[in-house]
Amino acid sequence: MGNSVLWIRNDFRFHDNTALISAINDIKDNENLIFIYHLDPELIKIETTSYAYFFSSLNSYYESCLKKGLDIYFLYGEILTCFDTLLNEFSNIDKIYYNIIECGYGKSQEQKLNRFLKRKNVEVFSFYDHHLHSANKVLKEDNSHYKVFTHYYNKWMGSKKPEEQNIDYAKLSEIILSDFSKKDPIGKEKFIELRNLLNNDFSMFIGEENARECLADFMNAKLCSYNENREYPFLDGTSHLSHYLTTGQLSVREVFNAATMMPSSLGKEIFIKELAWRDFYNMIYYFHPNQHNEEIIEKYRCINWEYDEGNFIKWKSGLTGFPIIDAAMRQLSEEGWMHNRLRMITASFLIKDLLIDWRLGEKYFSEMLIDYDIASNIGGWQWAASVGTDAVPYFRIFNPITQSKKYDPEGKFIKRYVKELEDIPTQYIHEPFKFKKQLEENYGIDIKKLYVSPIVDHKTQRQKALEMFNI
Ligand SMILES: Cc1cc2nc3c(=O)[nH]c(=O)nc-3n(C[C@H](O)[C@H](O)[C@H](O)COP(=O)(O)OP(=O)(O)OC[C@H]3O[C@@H](n4cnc5c(N)ncnc54)[C@H](O)[C@@H]3O)c2cc1C
Repeated sequence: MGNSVLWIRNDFRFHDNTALISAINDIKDNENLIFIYHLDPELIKIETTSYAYFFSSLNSYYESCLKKGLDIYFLYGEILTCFDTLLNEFSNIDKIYYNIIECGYGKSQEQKLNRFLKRKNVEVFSFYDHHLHSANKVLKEDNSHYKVFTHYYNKWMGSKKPEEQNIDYAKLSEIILSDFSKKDPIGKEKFIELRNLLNNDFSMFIGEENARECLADFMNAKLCSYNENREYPFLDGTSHLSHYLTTGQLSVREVFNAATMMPSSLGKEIFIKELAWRDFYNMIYYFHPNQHNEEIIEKYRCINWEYDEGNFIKWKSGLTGFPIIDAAMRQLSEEGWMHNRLRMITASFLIKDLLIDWRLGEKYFSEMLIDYDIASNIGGWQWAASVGTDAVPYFRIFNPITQSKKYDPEGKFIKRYVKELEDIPTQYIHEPFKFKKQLEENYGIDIKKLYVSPIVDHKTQRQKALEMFNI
């Protein structure tokens, strides 16, 4: 009689979890399934918002397991040492199930582990689960990968999507092995230690139930107007599903199916296209594994970036003197989330106004975003820097004032996060320093006492950026 292991990764859910459901279906009478989670010291950064959210999602999953009478066996340390210990602790393990991470560190750990398990005669069952289409699935006729999103999207739309699968809870509770009382407690101790260090409260945005509620709310109340509202940060027009998707608290197939079942609308069409962007960036990262430190477009690999530490700190703290940038950066530090339009504007500002290397911005977002996903984040940053794939139009420099007027015309979003500008009349909200005389004479407001002056002049910096990129 053998035991099987389910290696939990970024897939903190029961419903439509491909590896879990396959393990349950395969298991024979008298066999057990052991849930394990590997706490990797390389990845633990509890002080960052992104990891704190990820860890809280793990903790929430652990608690929902306990409610179902299931326990998780935690491993802590270098991956092969951990799995070696696991195989010694439970001598009859002969199968392991997990969902694949296609890129980056997750992929390299997986490859290392697979070689080790082969030597130990443990059979590996791994599954594509995290995306609607895995990186190798949507390719050109000659099997090369797409570089332009529109062409990728057309093929993606025409490709059959995988089915959503239900879990057999009755069978799960029969086969799960939960008595770890006599086993090495080091992993569990580490898990509890980390849990005690958590000081963020994400309880409203965590767990399969909240995720499903958020999905239903979006489908019923926002999908049909998504095309109109999604660009405006002052409206609550987008799904807020990204953090559930990156941590696997919600299956992307469930999201896709929920959307396809809704009546036809432009909102539905555009929303589904956004899910294709998620797959697209995963595919791009897969084919460009050095993308985290190397520009896809070769001629931009030697740019002479400027670095002004003071300006970088002001950008991070929301103290640039550009109200829309400051509001967005404060939203990020307060909530760990930022609207997509604002991610584009703040990224462009860091790169093309402050002339700071996009990698520094990418790193900052990676620490701050609760929905941090390496492929989408690098994809977004390289797009904003015009150094990645699909840079259309070819070289874009956002004007923060024009963007502010267009996407937050009445300054509602700005006033929500930049409290010191609450009383500034709408017509001056986008660039209050330009109107300091009018503010003083007509309203008795001394803007210099209220708010910081702009740290750069956009027109001058725009010219410098063009020169820096040799355009
Ligand atoms: C500089 C920059 C950095 C970004 N970093 C991340 C990141 O780390 N993690 C992340 O999930 N998204 C990232 N994005 C993409 C996008 O901003 C977020 O997915 C979106 O804002 C999440 O909010 P939502 O769930 O309400 O999105 P919605 O508008 O409701 O979109 C639905 C889903 O589609 C996917 N999606 C939407 N837009 C994109 C996109 N441009 N690229 C990839 N997937 C997309 C997300 O999974 C999202 O949940 C980044 C974009 C930029 C410009």
